[in-house]
Amino acid sequence: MTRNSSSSFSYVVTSSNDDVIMEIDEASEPQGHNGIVVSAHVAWKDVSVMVTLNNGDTRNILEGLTGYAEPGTFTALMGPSGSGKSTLLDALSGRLASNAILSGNILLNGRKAKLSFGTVAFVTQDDTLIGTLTVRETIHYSAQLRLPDRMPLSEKRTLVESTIADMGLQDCADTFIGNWHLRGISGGEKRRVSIALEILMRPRLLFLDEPTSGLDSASAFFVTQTLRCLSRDGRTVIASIHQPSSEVFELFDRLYLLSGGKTVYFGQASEAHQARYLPYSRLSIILWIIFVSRPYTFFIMWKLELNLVFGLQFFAEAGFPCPSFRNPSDHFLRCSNSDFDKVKATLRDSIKYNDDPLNKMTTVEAIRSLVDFYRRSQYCYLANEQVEEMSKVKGTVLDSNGSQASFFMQSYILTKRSFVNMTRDFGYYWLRLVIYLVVSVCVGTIYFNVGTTYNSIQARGACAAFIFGFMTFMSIGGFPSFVEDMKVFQRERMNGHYSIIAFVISNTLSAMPFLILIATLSGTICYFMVRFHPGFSHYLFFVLALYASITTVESLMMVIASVVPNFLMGIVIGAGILGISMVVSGFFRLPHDIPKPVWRYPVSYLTFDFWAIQGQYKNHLKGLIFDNQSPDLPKITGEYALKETFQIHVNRSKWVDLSVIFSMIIIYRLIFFIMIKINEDVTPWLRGYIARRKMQQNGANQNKTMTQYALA
Ligand SMILES: Nc1ncnc2c1ncn2[C@@H]1O[C@H](COP(=O)(O)OP(=O)(O)OP(=O)(O)O)[C@@H](O)[C@H]1O
Repeated sequence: MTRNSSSSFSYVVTSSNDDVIMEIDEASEPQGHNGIVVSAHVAWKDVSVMVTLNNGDTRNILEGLTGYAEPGTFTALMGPSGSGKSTLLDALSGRLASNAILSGNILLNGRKAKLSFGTVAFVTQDDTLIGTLTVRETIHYSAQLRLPDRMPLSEKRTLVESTIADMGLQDCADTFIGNWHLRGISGGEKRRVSIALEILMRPRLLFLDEPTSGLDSASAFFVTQTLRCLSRDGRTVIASIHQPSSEVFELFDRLYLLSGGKTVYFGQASEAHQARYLPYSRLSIILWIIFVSRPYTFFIMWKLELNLVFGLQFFAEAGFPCPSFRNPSDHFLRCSNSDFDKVKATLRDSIKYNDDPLNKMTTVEAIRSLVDFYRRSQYCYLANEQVEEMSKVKGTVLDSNGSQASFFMQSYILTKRSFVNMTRDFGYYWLRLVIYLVVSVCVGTIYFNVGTTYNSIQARGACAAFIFGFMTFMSIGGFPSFVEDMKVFQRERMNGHYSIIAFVISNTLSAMPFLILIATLSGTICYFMVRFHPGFSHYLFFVLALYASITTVESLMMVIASVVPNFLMGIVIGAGILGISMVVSGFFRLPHDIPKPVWRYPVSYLTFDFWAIQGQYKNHLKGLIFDNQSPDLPKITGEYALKETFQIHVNRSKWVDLSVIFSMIIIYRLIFFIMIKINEDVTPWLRGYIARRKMQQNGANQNKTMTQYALA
């Protein structure tokens, strides 16, 4: 790319042999953060995707696709369900599943692209947003998470407001996104918020997976129109769209039509059908005039694929003209969706055999004919030519679309956002606090003023076991909210919004005030109603141990959420682990009676309940004197009861027991971090390796069978 010396406002893009490929007006070319003019020219050549299925078989999802997308254009990927639209988007944006193997070339500004976290903006099909934040807050937090720290707050605010205006969200800017107990914005507005979050950093390349799914036709039109406007700003926008209305279809610049992973059509969207409105004779006269008077203009038109030159439109040319009064997108999908054969079979009596050729052949035949026709057509030839040209132009390497904020800023903003969410979401902690208080009052009244009678020794043990076993168990109730948090985390992480450590720290810090509140209030009620042991240090120990135990359960549930992000399975697994932890805690079976292999060593020592109960018994009994079974018998010391009744290790300080629980919190948080890292880095690599091995094995087996067959 060279700067044109005659004009400071234009670039001349040249190929390696110095042919002029295109001129770019600088005013329309976007500026990157570093001031360098950047734009995204994406080209893909012979892209195929093969997946390994669970049974070891392989399947081709995409076969030899070639196409391109340029700045300032809006490319729509269309095709029937299962045709490979999402897979193509994933392949282009570097998000393919780990069992998928990509072959072919993907070029970004003429260079082989290795797109990973945060390089491109990707709007997924689901709107994973935090329901308790308003639209403005959602965008504002995202801006603070990603924009550089040195950027003044006023500028960040201006950017947020302009993004809100770009997406037409002004009217609902202060409305909550909405969740199960908060009435929120509409589905169309949610889609626009999701898009707003990705265009906030002004990405040059924007991928959207079905941005209009689930929207009514008016909302779909407005969302698509917004995308078209965004592209007009010099961005490259590629979106998969399911079944657009004719109004929405008119907004596409280029159409990539897929069926069964193969290209049915790629070219100007209008060309797929529009020329039918233009009489051939009149068009050819116009073109002859252009050709004779301005051969250069004619050549440019041809280069720019204005195929009106030939007055032919693809589907008509291929023998499947779009009938009058049929929505073009309906027609394309009708031609490329083999499921219509089943529809036809069902409706065979009512189908009128009119001129529509689709009624005279199966859709499978139509698809085959269209795919073959496209391969031999000038559209395919021009697409290949253009991709070839684009691969020769080595443009600017695209800036990462990820966060430019410092680690401390990310941690601070995430903590603040998470705290606001926890405060506003009644189901996150408030509901649990109410239940904890109610249960604490119940425990307090049942064990009220437990005293120092002989029977109180057992009662104290049972009460502590209940509080630290069953009450802490209630913390698994926070799992659903945490699963929702994880969904937001995964979306933001895939787009490179912040680091994993920032997320883990923020989650720990934001939850802390609520857990302290729950532990202090319910601990105080229980402690003073039951009257466990006089003395502030005993009370403090009890509350600290309760806090540590609840936090451990939370941390354990976080680990489970990182492995099993399914709400129901997570709760069941969490309940199972806590159940086992309770039964080996030393209350239901005394420590020395627990079977030594496995259950005592190591399982009981790995559970927090064991350490919590050891500490609590010491806290509630040590230093007290208890009545014996009859007044004649000598009094029982707390130490004696601990050793003989509960088989407790009295020489170890209760503070050591407490510190083991605190260290478990740290260990679980570390495991949580490692699990996310493994999910991100190791699992895809491992699954990819297994997929490749299976593929190689399949190939070897096939070769062996073929050789045996040949020898026979
Ligand atoms: N990782 C994968 N493993 C196995 N099969 C896959 C994988 N990814 C996609 N597929 C299969 O490939 C086909 C194409 O899927 P894809 O999601 O790309 O289609 P689509 O055109 O986006 O469909 P829809 O419009 O319904 O979202 C489907 O049959 C899907 O089941």
